[in-house]
Amino acid sequence: ISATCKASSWQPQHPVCTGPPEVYEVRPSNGKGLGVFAAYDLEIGDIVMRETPVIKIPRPTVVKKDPYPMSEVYRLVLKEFEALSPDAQEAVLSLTYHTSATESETINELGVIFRTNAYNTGNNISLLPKMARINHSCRPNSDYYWNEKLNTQVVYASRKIKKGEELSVSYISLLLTHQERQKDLDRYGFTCSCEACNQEREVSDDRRITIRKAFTDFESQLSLEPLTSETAKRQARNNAKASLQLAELVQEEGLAIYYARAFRITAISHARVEDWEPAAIWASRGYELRYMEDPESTNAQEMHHLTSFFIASWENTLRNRSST
Ligand SMILES: C[S@@+](CC[C@H](N)C(=O)[O-])C[C@H]1O[C@@H](n2cnc3c(N)ncnc32)[C@H](O)[C@@H]1O
Repeated sequence: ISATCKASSWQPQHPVCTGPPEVYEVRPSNGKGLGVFAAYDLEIGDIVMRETPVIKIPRPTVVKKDPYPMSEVYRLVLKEFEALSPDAQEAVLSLTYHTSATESETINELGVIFRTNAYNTGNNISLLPKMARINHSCRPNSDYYWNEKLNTQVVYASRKIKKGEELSVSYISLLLTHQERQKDLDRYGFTCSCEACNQEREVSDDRRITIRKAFTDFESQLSLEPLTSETAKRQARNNAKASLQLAELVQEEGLAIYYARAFRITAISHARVEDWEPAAIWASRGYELRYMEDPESTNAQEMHHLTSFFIASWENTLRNRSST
């Protein structure tokens, strides 16, 4: 306890330990309402916040013609809201919301608060009032995952973040052009002016389209079954080269949340041509990221398995080489 309290607000007159300080602070962000800012320099993988939902409802089943049955969502949200303490209700009602021009003035405030701020969490949709203050960027420096066992959303730094820098996540899929992203963001009621939307828009669009296509194209080319024909081997060698370009491209575009996915492709593409050294190095880089994201995820476990396998194959090759 004393170690924790030394680092926090230990007050000898009032011996109440408030726990370690938060690594972020909430304050106004230019043109975006409130935002969340780093209170310290953060390294990749550092946890920014862990939060348990105050309201959690089952994700609505997709019904033909009414893909998002909002009336049912509102009903469930209201039921949960009524069961909250007055403080928790106040925290929910203080959140920002956006209504579209076509929505009537009688719009249910709680419903639109939920729509503007909620996140998918496994099979549910949840309201997390602390996380709800994080603004969007199309080149975010943070990401998050849902821990079902702990009923907790975990937000972590996906890039290095300097003290004072605003923390950002993405509200939408990022492998879209500027125009496509803006269409998806319209329901939040803002025009995105993040660095990806403001600078080198065409270059960024081209990169994102190429990355999206590469992710799809590689999907069917990641089997580790032995290659039998010369054509298949030639194709695999070309793929290994192309996978290096993919890894470079996601990094050039600064899409940290896709690095691990690209590194996995690069690793497997090299393993397919038995080029074990790069296969092991890329797999290990992917594993490191997946582990930082969520050490217990199936992605992390798969990357652990691949990394061990590729390192063992690399060692084997070196052993065979030295014995001949
Ligand atoms: C989930 S809330 C984020 C926190 C919010 N800024 C607040 O004050 O509570 C989403 C809303 O924040 C604003 N917002 C988020 N990202 C933004 C951005 N990149 N540019 C401008 N406004 C943004 C929009 O009003 C959006 O509807």
